[in-house]
Amino acid sequence: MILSPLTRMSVRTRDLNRHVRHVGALNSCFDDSYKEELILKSSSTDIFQNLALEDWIHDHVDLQSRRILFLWRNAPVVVIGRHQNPWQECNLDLMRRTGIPVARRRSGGGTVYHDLGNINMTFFSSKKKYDRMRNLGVVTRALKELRPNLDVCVTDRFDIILNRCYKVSGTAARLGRTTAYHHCTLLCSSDRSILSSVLKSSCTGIKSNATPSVPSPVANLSDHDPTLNPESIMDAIASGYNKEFDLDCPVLTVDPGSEVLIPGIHKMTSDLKDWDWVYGKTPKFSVCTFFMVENTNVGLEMDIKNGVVESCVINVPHDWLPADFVNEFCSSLTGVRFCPNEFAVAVAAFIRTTPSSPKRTQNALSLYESIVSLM
Ligand SMILES: Nc1ncnc2c1ncn2[C@@H]1O[C@H](COP(=O)(O)OC(=O)CCCC[C@@H]2CCSS2)[C@@H](O)[C@H]1O
Repeated sequence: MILSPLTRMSVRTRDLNRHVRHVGALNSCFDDSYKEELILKSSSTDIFQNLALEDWIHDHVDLQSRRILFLWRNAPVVVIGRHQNPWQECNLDLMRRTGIPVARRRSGGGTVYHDLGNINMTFFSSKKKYDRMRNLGVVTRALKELRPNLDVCVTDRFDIILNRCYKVSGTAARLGRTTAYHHCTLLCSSDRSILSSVLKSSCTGIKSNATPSVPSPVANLSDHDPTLNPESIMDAIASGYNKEFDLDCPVLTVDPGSEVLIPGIHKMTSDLKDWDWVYGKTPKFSVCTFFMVENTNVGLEMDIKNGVVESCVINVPHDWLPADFVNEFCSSLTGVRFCPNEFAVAVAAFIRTTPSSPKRTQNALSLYESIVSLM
């Protein structure tokens, strides 16, 4: 198509105006007066900041007559659902050793692993317009546009599967009174061996009513085509979103660490990092297990409420540790958070204050080490 100089100029002016409008939008996109649809991409790979921005948009932005798509990725992290038990869902011991944190999101559902090879998408809308199938259709069509031979489809539990059996996307949602968000993952090039090793619990004998995850065989989209990468997939999803909802939004980069742009975000971020949220929100559970300590059979029964030991019973042969000593040991653990650091402090205090022989002290320490390996 050949454009006249006048038309070329007006196209340029239009683009410039659009650009200015969108730079303005970035500064004011969360103002009450700004009512347009948005596609946002996070500049942060911090799970807590990104989850906080989701919550902030959900709580503060009027979504009655506008949609927002938020695209984000995270450094390695395990993300559990609102009503889950981290001790039951992941290998916390391995995660501590490798520096992989656990985060609890506000939506329900199961546990997933994120790293930079995994894309997350959050589709915000009014509750009336909330439509997971439509959103996932945007994702599968965008992928097929990129690679027409890709065999991806959506299951009745809103997973996206590759080649009819490998999960590449999991979905969860948060429904408010009038607004909602649907968010999902997309595995492009994640580390699958880390994914499977961190999603194996190191704690045996947990009894709880917490939501269990539904494990599936997983794949990366890059298994189909190694040239597929998260950046090009995010671009394709943004275009597909514009097409589906008849929009013309550019992708705006947003910094969820900016208190100026997003007042109150720092507090929301630190609330999500708080032990009382990540671990303390775990539905009440018990640990009922047997293990060997230095050729001695040990039985352990603990009730844990809000992440804190509510009761503790340990059964060991009396010639290995006398009953009153074990009872004292159990009392010292009651009221303590079910985590290695707090157990260490409690057991150190117990040993300091309880008269005992070196052998008993040694056995109490071995007991402590075995219990901590369950956490
Ligand atoms: N990143 C990722 N993507 C897809 N599937 C995964 C992933 N990590 C693990 N899994 C597999 O899903 C099951 C759990 O499936 P399940 O169906 O139990 O849970 C989910 O899918 C939850 C999805 C949450 C999406 C949110 C979006 C933004 S923050 S997290 C797990 O045991 C693995 O087999």
